[in-house]
Amino acid sequence: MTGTVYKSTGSWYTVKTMNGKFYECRIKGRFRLEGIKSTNPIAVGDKVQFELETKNNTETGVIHRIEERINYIVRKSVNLSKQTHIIAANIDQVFLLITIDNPPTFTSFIDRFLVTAEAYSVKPILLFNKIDTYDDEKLHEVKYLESIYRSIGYECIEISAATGYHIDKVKAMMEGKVSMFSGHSGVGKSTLVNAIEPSLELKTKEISEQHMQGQHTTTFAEMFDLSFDAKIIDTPGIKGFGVVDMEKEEVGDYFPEFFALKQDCKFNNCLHLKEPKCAVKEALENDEVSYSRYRSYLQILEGEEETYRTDNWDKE
Ligand SMILES: Nc1nc2c(ncn2[C@@H]2O[C@H](COP(=O)(O)OP(=O)(O)OP(=O)(O)O)[C@@H](O)[C@H]2O)c(=O)[nH]1
Ligand SMILES: [Zn+2]
Repeated sequence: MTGTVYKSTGSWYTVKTMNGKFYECRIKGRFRLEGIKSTNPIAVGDKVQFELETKNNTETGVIHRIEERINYIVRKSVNLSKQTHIIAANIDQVFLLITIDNPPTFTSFIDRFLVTAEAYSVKPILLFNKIDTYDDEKLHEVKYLESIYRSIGYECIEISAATGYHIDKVKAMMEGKVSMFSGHSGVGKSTLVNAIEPSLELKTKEISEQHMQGQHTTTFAEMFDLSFDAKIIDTPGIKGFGVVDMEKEEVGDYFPEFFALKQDCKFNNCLHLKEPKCAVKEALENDEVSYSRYRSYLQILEGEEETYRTDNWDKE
């Protein structure tokens, strides 16, 4: 049998098959030792093969194979062992909720998020929420940010989770896909999910309460089917999108507009800092690259991410 992992709690995995049945599955002892170095060999979103087994009149599954992942996101455990924990796999897209105030979302945060999404190969979409609350000045700021991110190729949608404005657009983008929602605490993630699918509110509350009570020591995620052929992965306790370790040389590759220019830099290992004949710096001087994007790039390069790392930026 084949199915998708919807939930994992320690050693048991809830797997949903194509015909909509859920099975509680575990992994064969030996299987655990193989493959990826992480605290969990299988994560929510994984496609698995399993065999049924009947013990004491209950039917459970034994997983013997994981399909290759299109992508996966991880978090490093905070303890000294620094082991990797796979939060979720096979994610089609992640919506980043952005608010201009209450709370403010800074471009440095947006850009770090986008770099991480690029590094994970997960498509990011920017949602400017709480549009109903902005005056002309704030709306102008939204338009300005949209112009920056649209010019790079990122999709931007103005929404109001509270009034329902453009929720239809978000739903249309979710059809047939596995989505995640991300953003600072208070940007309106729960409100949005509730606007998309009211029946889901209770379920997500329940699991975040369980999480708060500390019944689960590791971060855990859960997948939900929506009523309109869409799936979401909820990750209570994780507000951001994890952290990827990367080499200095790699960072620029995850800024798509820099990556596109890189071939025109004199040096093929150009870090776009003080090198002569750097196409990125030239574009910056000609206003073809946004200054805020370049500033974020420098911050990431300089390792200022230390202050944002795991605890601050993906867990609040
Ligand atoms: N006016 C207005 N208020 C909103 C909107 N979206 C969310 N809010 C309000 O903003 C507050 C925070 O929203 P939540 O949905 O709890 O935010 P969250 O991102 O889930 O926050 P955490 O659970 O802390 O991560 C609530 O009081 C919501 O009612 C919006 O579009 N317009
Ligand atoms: Zn360069």
